[in-house]
Amino acid sequence: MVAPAPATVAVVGAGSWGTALAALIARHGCTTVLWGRDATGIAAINAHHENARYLPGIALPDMLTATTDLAACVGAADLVLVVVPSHAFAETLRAVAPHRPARAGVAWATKGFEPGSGRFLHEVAAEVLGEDVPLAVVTGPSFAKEVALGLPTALTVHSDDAAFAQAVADVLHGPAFRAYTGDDMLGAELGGAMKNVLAVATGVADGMQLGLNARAGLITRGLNEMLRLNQAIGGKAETLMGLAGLGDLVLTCTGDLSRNRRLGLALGRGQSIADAVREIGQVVESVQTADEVMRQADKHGVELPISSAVQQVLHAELSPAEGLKLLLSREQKPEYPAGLFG
Ligand SMILES: NC(=O)C1=CN([C@@H]2O[C@H](COP(=O)(O)OP(=O)(O)OC[C@H]3O[C@@H](n4cnc5c(N)ncnc54)[C@H](O)[C@@H]3O)[C@@H](O)[C@H]2O)C=CC1
Ligand SMILES: O=C(CO)COP(=O)(O)O
Repeated sequence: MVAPAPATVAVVGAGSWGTALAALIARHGCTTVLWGRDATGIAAINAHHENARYLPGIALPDMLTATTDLAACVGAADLVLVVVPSHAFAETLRAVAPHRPARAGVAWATKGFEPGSGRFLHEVAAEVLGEDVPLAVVTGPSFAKEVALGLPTALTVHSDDAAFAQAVADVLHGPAFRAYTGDDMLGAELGGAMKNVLAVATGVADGMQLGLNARAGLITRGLNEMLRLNQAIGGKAETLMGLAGLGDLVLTCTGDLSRNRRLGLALGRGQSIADAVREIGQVVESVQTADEVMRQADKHGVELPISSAVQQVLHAELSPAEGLKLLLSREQKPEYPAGLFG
């Protein structure tokens, strides 16, 4: 039997996560082209098979090529995977749209909402690309560095189109990488966005040396916040109990590779937000996502005390110590509101 020809995949966004995913897909035998806007960085990837700015010291597969030519990259693709920060998501999709072949569905591994409007990214994608284009969200506990190093990882691909979710999962799945599928883009996107905000909270607590009990309490009550908002927006609870929610929450709240956790650690130690973000030097989605999570919460009338405290700390309206005091002084209540698991 003749094996099916590997798909040609365009990975749009050459930061740490785009580069790691492109390397993974290329190692699986797909023709993979990585697009980035920085000509010097792209030329260096082609010359040295390394992304020295974002994944220093990690060898990229020889088969992986990089380009600054978006039209050529997207125009040859069977599948487009967008991996830019949320603030660049809409403009990037608008640039991709005219070059996308009719056969190519669009997936993204961006985590967050459209800044300013709070729209879910699948809503943005449907508006920019049209309702008929297959769309999918790639999310779950996955630090770029570990994926680039080939360490075992599991994530999940959610789409309204089961065949497209499977096609995306197929290019990601491999010997050290498990790609699951699901049909809940709302829940999957909410989990990936909220965990970044909650990672700031546990980072702050750890930065203030509040102990392991505090960290576990924040993770668990943070999961509760995710579940409550998810229920209000119509996502599935099981999505949040899986890789897109609990899995990514645990990783990001406990792993020092997380930039959102590192922001919290720095704030908890008394550093300013501007200094911390500058030192991290990569995208820290929570800075914008906290506002958008609270916009969703207000819209749906859901109280999210931890996310709200993070938002206020990120706007320097509360110090970390004041944020903690606020959380600890809240009234007693049942752990689960009636009907949460319906
Ligand atoms: N790094 C990680 O471990 C993971 C990251 N993600 C998500 O992936 C998304 C991208 O993050 P990273 O690659 O980690 O960020 P990064 O900070 O490593 O790289 C960002 C990349 O986006 C590019 N970029 C920024 N603004 C742009 C614009 N307007 N147009 C085109 N390109 C632009 C930058 O040049 C850079 O190449 C984020 O939403 C992040 O939450 C998700 C899972 C894991
Ligand atoms: O999303 C991630 C891991 O799943 C990466 O987290 P950070 O953006 O906090 O580094």
